Amino acid sequence: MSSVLQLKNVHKAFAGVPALAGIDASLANDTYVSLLGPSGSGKTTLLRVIAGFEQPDSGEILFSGRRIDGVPPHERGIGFVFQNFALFPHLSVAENIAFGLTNRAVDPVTDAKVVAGRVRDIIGLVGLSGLEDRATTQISGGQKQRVALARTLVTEPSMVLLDEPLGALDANLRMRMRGELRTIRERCGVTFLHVTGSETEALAMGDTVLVLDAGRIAQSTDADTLYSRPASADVARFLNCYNIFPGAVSGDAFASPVGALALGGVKQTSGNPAYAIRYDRVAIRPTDAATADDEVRIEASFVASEYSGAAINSFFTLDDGRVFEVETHLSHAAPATYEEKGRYALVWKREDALVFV
Ligand SMILES: Nc1ncnc2c1ncn2[C@@H]1O[C@H](COP(=O)(O)OP(=O)(O)OP(=O)(O)O)[C@@H](O)[C@H]1O
Repeated sequence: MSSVLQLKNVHKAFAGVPALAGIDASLANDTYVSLLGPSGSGKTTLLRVIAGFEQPDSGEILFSGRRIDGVPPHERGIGFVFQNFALFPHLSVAENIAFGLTNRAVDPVTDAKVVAGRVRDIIGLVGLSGLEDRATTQISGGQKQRVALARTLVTEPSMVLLDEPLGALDANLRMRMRGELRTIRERCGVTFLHVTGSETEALAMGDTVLVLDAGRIAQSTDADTLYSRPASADVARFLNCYNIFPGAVSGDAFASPVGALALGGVKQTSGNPAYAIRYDRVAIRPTDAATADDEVRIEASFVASEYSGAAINSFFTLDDGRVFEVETHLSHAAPATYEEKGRYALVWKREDALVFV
């Protein structure tokens, strides 16, 4: 697949402190890309550098094969959707959308009939038909989000940057808008680069997920691979679905603060040794239950459980005080009840662990 955007060794520092520390990335055409990273990892800075609101200190940015480092933002053909939507309160839905087209820096459209036709098409695309004449102060958060997107899409950008686009919406609406955004993107065939601090949002939405950590791309892959094979303990920690132990490989086991954990899973070189087991790969058993040869077993005390729809998350404390989390999908079994402070065996298959060396 050809790439729409390439970043080569892009650096950007503020007052000598690096925000982007050598970004290399290639974004495919016609795809949904999530950009995930902890607070302060450089997500907004990267978006602003791509849009042209900030100049990189060094490195190259190529858009459809053309260097755009010195090109002003409005001439880049890149749309930007802001978290707070930035709509004009004194204009109607249709007028807000038309504004983008009639005031476009390159090739503005002045023929009222053409503008009306394009606005009608884009209103249909984002699902706002019937609301054309409403003031933007009289529509819901989800509808505002759609107006903001429509105002960008009407200018026919070759790529759209979205900075935490669902951040201002409540939890229910955020879930619904995930599907809507993906559908709208598929209909218009333009690459979306969507910044989010939520691992569930990034995994649910991105055909590709870029993980940013301290100004560098820590991993760039599809959601399935990221979830099952994070490239480092830091990425695994950030995904919020792995129990992680520090330590080091010693013989045929990983020496951790809770004892020797037998090896057998995937070994990955990352420069920062750790042992990781996913929350949903762990079984909770009575302490006197048998353990098979291919299993790893530790003991812990039960603290509490938390229901989250289709799953239940149970929290344990290990003997060194560390918290260990187990996720049990309720389609697998009826929810069990555990005794507070009771001792349980936590068991997983050796091959399910990830060992970073
Ligand atoms: N204009 C600026 N002046 C000085 N420092 C800045 C500026 N913009 C960003 N930074 C710094 O650069 C780093 C990256 O910031 P950035 O806003 O890109 O992170 P982020 O991943 O988007 O964070 P968040 O998720 O909290 O919005 C941070 O340490 C931040 O303090």
